[in-house]
Amino acid sequence: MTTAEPAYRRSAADVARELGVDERRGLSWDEARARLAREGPNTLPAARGRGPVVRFLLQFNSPLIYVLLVSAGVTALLGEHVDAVVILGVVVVNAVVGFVQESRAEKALTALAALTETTATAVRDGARVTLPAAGLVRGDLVELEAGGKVPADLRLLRTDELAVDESALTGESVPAAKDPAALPEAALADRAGMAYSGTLVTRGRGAGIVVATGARTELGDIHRLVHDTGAVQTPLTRKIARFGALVTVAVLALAVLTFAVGTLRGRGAAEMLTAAVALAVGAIPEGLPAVVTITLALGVARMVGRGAIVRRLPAVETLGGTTVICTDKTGTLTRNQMTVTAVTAGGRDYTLTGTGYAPSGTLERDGEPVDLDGHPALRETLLAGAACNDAELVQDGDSWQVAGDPTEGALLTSAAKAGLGAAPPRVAALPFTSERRFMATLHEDGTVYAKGPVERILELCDDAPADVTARAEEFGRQALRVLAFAKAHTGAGHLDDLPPLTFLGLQAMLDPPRPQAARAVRTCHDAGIQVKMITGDHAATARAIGARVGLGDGAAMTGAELAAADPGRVAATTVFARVSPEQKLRLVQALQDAGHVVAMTGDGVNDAPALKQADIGVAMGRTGTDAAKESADMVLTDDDFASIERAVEEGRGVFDNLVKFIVWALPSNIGLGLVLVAAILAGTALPVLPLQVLWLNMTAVLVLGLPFAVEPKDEHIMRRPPRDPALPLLTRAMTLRVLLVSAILLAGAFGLQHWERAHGASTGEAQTIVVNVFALTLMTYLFNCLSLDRPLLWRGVRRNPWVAVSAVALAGIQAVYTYVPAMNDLFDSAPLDGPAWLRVAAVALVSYVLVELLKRVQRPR
Ligand SMILES: Nc1ncnc2c1ncn2[C@@H]1O[C@H](COP(=O)(O)OP(=O)(O)OP(=O)(O)O)[C@@H](O)[C@H]1O
Repeated sequence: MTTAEPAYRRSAADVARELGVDERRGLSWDEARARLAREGPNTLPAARGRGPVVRFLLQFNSPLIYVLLVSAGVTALLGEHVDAVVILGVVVVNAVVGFVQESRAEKALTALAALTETTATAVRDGARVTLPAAGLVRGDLVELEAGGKVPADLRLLRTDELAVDESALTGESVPAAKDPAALPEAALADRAGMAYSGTLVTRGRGAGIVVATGARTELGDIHRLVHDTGAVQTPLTRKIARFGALVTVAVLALAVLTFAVGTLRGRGAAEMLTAAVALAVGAIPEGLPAVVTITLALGVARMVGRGAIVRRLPAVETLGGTTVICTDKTGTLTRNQMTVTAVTAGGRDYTLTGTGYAPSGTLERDGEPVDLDGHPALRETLLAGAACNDAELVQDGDSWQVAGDPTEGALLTSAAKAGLGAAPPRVAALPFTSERRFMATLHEDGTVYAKGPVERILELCDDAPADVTARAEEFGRQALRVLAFAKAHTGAGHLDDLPPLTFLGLQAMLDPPRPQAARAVRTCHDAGIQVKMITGDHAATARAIGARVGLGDGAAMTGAELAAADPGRVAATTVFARVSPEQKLRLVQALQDAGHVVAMTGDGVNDAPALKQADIGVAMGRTGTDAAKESADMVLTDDDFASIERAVEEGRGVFDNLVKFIVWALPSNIGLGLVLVAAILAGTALPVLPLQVLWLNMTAVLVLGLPFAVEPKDEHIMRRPPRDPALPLLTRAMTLRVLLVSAILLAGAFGLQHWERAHGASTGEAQTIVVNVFALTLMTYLFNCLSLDRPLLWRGVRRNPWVAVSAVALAGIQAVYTYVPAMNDLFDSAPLDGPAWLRVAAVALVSYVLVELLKRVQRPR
């Protein structure tokens, strides 16, 4: 803007004039396009990403690399120049691999951010359009609605009970009421006439002119101040990084100790330095942090393909531990495709044929078509449904869709099936909200139509037929959603005081369960996860739908009862009806108090607190408001309950695979450390040299570790109870297994090298045997690790053939290592004879059998 005066100090009319925009028609498309080209898109500059060079250099910023660099230096000092060069080569390869993998993970996450981008409603050339918020330009006329995100900085023109949550900007958690005094002509003293980009509309409506976009918004200012802290960190990765750092320090201390003890015992300083380097290189689990981050990020990428966008990486970990899923009914368990099938009016029952929103079908009574002329109460009931309505039916070829609320769409269809024309033009309306719980409209002829849940409409009526409630209950038991209708006359010209209403009738509509819902509920039950349905609908309807999707037919608890109920009863109930968003929050807390890990779905503005409170807040991608999505950990792209179940499954899979990898990888580190320490304490020659350890890390660990990246989920992953989040990453059972294999490696490698030496083997041969004991044992142990709790040899290989490929590849690589003369020169390896191989293979097989036996003992009965 050319003037220094902030927009709110000038009248909205002035702002509009200056930005060349018509307050009613908005900008023209041509002008908007020209401005977009000139000013750029309404987006914040991408999180100031580090350049590739910096990111590559950062790969060297890890304890392992320090150790390797020091090792290279030491080796060079000892005159082993070839070794030093090889170590440096390894460092570079390691950095390249890390760089590539990190880039992949980050790319997957950036793609996610794009998926959750917001849209805005603008007026251009006099027509309302929905467009990506990025396409807004200064001067655009933008409309705001409860639940939406303010897409740019706006000078407000009109407001209607508008309140905005500005906590994203100001930290102030109480929503700010917006009131430009309804005077677009007036300049304002404060910011009440502005709505700022990135804040959330919590109530009401409004319209305003865009005065700043992208980086020039207030949010853009803040954005510049906040440093981006390289996103991909979760409690789990932090825990692992801490664990890694601890191990590194411990290993380094051990290395120093080894060196000291060895030299004190009179062994050469050079040899002991070599031992210390081998120990440091071998015993530090260097790959771990990277594997964890990448596994999580790839898991997230996979979930997108299955209908769930995870907004926060830690959610992947929590998902696997979910013990209760609280889900909405409408749209999540059901299709949210409403069809009115029954109408009750004037004490008579009618049925409607036809499905979907197409206005083809007939109105019948006792199987006979009905003419509206003889049924005035029916006519009024259907007319009320069409008049008290904000939805629109749109025909797209043969198919009919609703623009707006499906419940209201169904009412338009039922009126159209009866051949009803339009209601008199509307002059005022009270929209349906979860607080008001009914909707009313006032029309030009003074008629007031109202609709809402039966008990709420009855509250507003003078009198009503005695059997209405019973009738509604009956519809409910048939899984139908029931709406009641009423009317009145007023001369007031507004709806500020609603006159007493006259009851008209009921319309009952069917919303069939989603095809996958029952299966997904069953899967959750098998997986030890409770499923609870939380709905605003009537208890009878809720129970009937609940029974259809497999939630049992126990009593439903209403939101009102919820407050007084003790936590035990709450935990035992599966269907909650007539629940308000505030009560949802209390439900989450009650379940958490009972020790549950709670996933909760929501779509409205008022659901945001419950979504935040839940361990996993799940927002609806299609019908959800921006407010709900912002508060959620996960967004469903298809609003389908089955996607939640699949996400939980995926979360469990990711976690499982991490545990598998860690359980598989740790013994080689511990084993190598133990073998070296044992050799020094026993005063024997070094069983492995640093370069040989590096070889193991670069080949065996890498080649055999790869299949974990494509390891499928266990088939029975959803047939076991949820993981207790309080448990450590490695349970006692897993730790025991890691220690067993470490001990086998120690005994096998150390024992065998002793035996070989005693039987005349050279140092080189003995060392080659040690390397091969590690390589082959890691190979058989890989087969053990295909399942954490059951024997899975052939089936495991069939599920993940890469395991076999890796095993064969490793055998080839070890043959090269052992027999190719150049390798013998480089690594001091030596060819082995048949019997030596048999001894090595024996260790690997014994290890396999012992681990399977341990698995069996550990398996819960
Ligand atoms: N547009 C509307 N106008 C008037 N009454 C409505 C409207 N939509 C729903 N109702 C009534 O309010 C009740 C609760 O509806 P609400 O929208 O709160 O449930 P819901 O949120 O769709 O259900 P769920 O929580 O399962 O998604 C319904 O049973 C119906 O009687």
